[in-house]
Amino acid sequence: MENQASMLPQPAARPAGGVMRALSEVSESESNARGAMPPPLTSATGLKRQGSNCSLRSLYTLHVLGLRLSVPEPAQKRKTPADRSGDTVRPPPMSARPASAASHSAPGTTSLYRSSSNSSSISRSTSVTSRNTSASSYTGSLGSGIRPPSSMNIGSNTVRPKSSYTKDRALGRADSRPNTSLTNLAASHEMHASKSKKPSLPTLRGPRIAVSPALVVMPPPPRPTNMTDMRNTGPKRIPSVVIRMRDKNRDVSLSTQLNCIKIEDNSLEPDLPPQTPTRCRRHDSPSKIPKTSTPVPPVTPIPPKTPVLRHKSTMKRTQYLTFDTTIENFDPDEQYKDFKRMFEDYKQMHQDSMDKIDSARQESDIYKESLNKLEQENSSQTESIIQLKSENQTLAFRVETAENTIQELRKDHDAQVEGLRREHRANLETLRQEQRREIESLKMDHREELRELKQRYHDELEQERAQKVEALTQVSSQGALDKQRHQMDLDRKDQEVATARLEVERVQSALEREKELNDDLRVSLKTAGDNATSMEATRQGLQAKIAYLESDSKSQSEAYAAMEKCMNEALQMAQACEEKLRKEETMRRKLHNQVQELKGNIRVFCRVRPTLSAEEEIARMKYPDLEESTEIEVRGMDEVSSLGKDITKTHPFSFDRVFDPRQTNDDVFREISQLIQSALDGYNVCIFAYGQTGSGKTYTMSSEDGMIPRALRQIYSTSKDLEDRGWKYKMEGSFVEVYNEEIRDLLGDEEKGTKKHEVHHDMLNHETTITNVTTLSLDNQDQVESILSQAMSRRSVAATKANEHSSRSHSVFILKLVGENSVTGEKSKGTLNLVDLAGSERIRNADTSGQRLKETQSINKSLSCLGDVIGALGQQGQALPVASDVRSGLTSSREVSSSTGSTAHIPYRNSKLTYLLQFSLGGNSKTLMFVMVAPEKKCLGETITSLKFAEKVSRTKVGVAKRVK
Ligand SMILES: Nc1ncnc2c1ncn2[C@@H]1O[C@H](COP(=O)(O)OP(=O)(O)OP(=O)(O)O)[C@@H](O)[C@H]1O
Repeated sequence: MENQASMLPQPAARPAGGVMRALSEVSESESNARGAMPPPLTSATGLKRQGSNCSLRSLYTLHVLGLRLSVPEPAQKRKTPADRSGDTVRPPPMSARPASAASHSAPGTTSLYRSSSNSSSISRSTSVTSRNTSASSYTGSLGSGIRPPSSMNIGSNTVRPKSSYTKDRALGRADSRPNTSLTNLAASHEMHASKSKKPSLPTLRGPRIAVSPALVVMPPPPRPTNMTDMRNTGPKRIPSVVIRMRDKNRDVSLSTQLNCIKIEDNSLEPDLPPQTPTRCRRHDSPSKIPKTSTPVPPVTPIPPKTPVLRHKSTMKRTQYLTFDTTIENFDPDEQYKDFKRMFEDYKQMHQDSMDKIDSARQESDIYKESLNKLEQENSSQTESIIQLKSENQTLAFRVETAENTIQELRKDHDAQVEGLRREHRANLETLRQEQRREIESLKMDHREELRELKQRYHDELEQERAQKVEALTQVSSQGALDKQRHQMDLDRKDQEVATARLEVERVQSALEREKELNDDLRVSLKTAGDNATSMEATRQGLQAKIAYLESDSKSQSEAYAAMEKCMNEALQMAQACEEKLRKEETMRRKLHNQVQELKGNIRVFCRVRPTLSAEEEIARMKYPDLEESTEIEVRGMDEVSSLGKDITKTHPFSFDRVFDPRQTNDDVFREISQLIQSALDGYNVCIFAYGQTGSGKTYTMSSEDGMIPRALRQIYSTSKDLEDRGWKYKMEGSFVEVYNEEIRDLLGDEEKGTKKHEVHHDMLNHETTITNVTTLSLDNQDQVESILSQAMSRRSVAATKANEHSSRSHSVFILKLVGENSVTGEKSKGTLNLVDLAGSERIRNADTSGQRLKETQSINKSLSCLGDVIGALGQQGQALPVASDVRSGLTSSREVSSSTGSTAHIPYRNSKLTYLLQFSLGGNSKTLMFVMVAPEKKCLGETITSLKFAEKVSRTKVGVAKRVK
């Protein structure tokens, strides 16, 4: 009692904070709301006002209340879940044991001792609470010393986990056990309002409940009812009850605020196992004792969950006593009843526990039963395994035996196969031998049959051949007869054709004559018409004259005679002029011939072609005679004397004309055009190009604008012009090449190319003919172009076919011109020879053999012969006393030659080329030689040789009058 008395002042000393006031209000409100509570509580406020009339029991109760009020905040005293879980098995402190023992020794004692701080001794009124120190302290903190087990004690939670959770339960037991304040706030409020006699709770506007934003009331951890529960209820499974005050800033009544309190059980929900009928039942009827409501599954029983709602009991304690409660109003009987009820509860709880133990035993029995079953199964399985092992061993033995058997069988089989193979080979060999013998015999038979067949077919063939021969003889004799008859028919037809042709020709000539006659008649008619007109005019004039003469006949007849005389004189004059013109034409031709002779019958032109490649080194050449272009100086190969002096020679050459590289084919042709004219005048003209390969011979002679095309075109056009002066020309052209001393026709058919061509000379008429050579007449311009293109194509074809033998052959274009003047009766017969000689450098090319050697020899021979012929002609000319005659310009060389009867030998026959050109290289012929020069330095040796040869030819000229410088 001293202790209790010493503790009494504590609540008084405490400041009356907001929490206290709120709690008192809550208590007041709850007491007002509690309908089942006895009247003294309803007048608690009145008692508080009286203050002085306090009984000892009331004082005790106040002490208990003071103890509650002095207890610190539950949150501060609350242990961690781990601690609480540990508390369930941890023995209470030693200091608490005596108290606990005391409480046991004196059950039903109403005194409770509780220290405000961590006191060393705690007094408990029930045996259940004595088992859990922390739970009892928590109970004490809430002032539940009156009903610790039912409200806050773990034991109570464990035994009756949901006894105060649901409102139904609380309301259902309201008569024997008051409802808790928190859970039944709303109900009590309603009940309070329903009692019209009771004053209504005034609305609290001033102080609000000074609870932190969330007033958390942590209940003690649930106590496990058995070992399974203890295992399953770890620290994590401790539920927390959170009471939150909503809308704390508003001035509302306390009841309204309490309505807003939410109870959350956050910790339980996530960990709840899947909903089972057990849990549902327990939640739905929390008042039931777990022993009856918790079904145990046969194998894995689910431990019962600890009920959660304990705060109701806790809050219930707060509604009895407050600071304002007076001792007089405190009812010990009520408290006694409460304790009695508590005892009943605990009894019930004990019963429940016993039930649970029974159920646990039942579970254990079930487990044992299942264990026995499992052990039985295990033993049966072991037996079956042993049996299987023995079977396995038996099978392994059998397999081994079977393998041995297979091995033996395989050996037997191999031996059998080997024997069969040997037998098969022997059989095969026998069969082969038999087959060979059969084949041999068959072959023999076959040969015999073949021989017989051959013989038979041979006989038959002979018979048939004899028959055929006989038939053929008959047919051929018949054919000969037919042929003879046909030939006769053919001859007769030929005669008829010839007769018809003659007739046609006769008719044609008659037609032409008729045409001519017709033309003459037309001319006569026209003339007659003209004459008639003129006669008419004359007649009129004569009539006028008659009239005039009639007037003055004498003077008129004199004038007429004078006019007639004048007319006759004019006619005579015209005839004299025509005669003179013809004589002049003859004179011009003579003079032209004389001029050509004065220029020389053999002339040499030198032409230097331009360089073809810029890389080539050029030989040094000079053209000193710029006015007449007749000289060229070629600087020879570089030479240095033994003294180191430059002794390089310069070779001067003089020709009839020198063409430098800038001059074109047109310039060249202008110089030779008069020579071409000589051919029309009846002279033999020969123009040939001489020089090494690549020096420009073909370009000068046979290219598209070379000398041959130009000469042909000029001859054709000049012949046409001369037609006005009575000349009519017949022109025939042929194109041949001399290769290896053989003549080939370049205009003929390819088949004819194999024909032999021989050169024949008509010494009387100075005519040369080539046998079997193709000759094309140039009657019109088209034919001129045709012969040119044909000649060019054949030349190129020949060049391709003969493997470039064009460079190793001499090509000769021969144009024969026969003219006749129908007025004067003059005749002319000239020949133009245009020759493209083979490359001259091959003359010294000794390292050749076979075909090439033959080519080289033939080229060498022909060019050498040409030089010999020209030389002989020169000697012949020098030996003749023609200089004075030439100077007088009256005698031609032919005349001189023939007049002197020179018999000097000219070796024309030594080569095919000179023989072909015999009448073009002497007599009245005019010869022009082009010496072609390549400007490259590498060709310098050949160039100087060619120029020396050409100069020698040039010196053979007859009667050449050199210009005196
Ligand atoms: N005056 C020139 N102007 C331009 N090019 C020229 C001239 N002369 C020759 N050529 C060119 O030089 C090359 C050799 O000329 P060309 O074939 O006429 O020589 P070639 O002496 O006839 O040779 P080959 O003896 O082998 O027939 C040709 O490509 C030709 O076009």
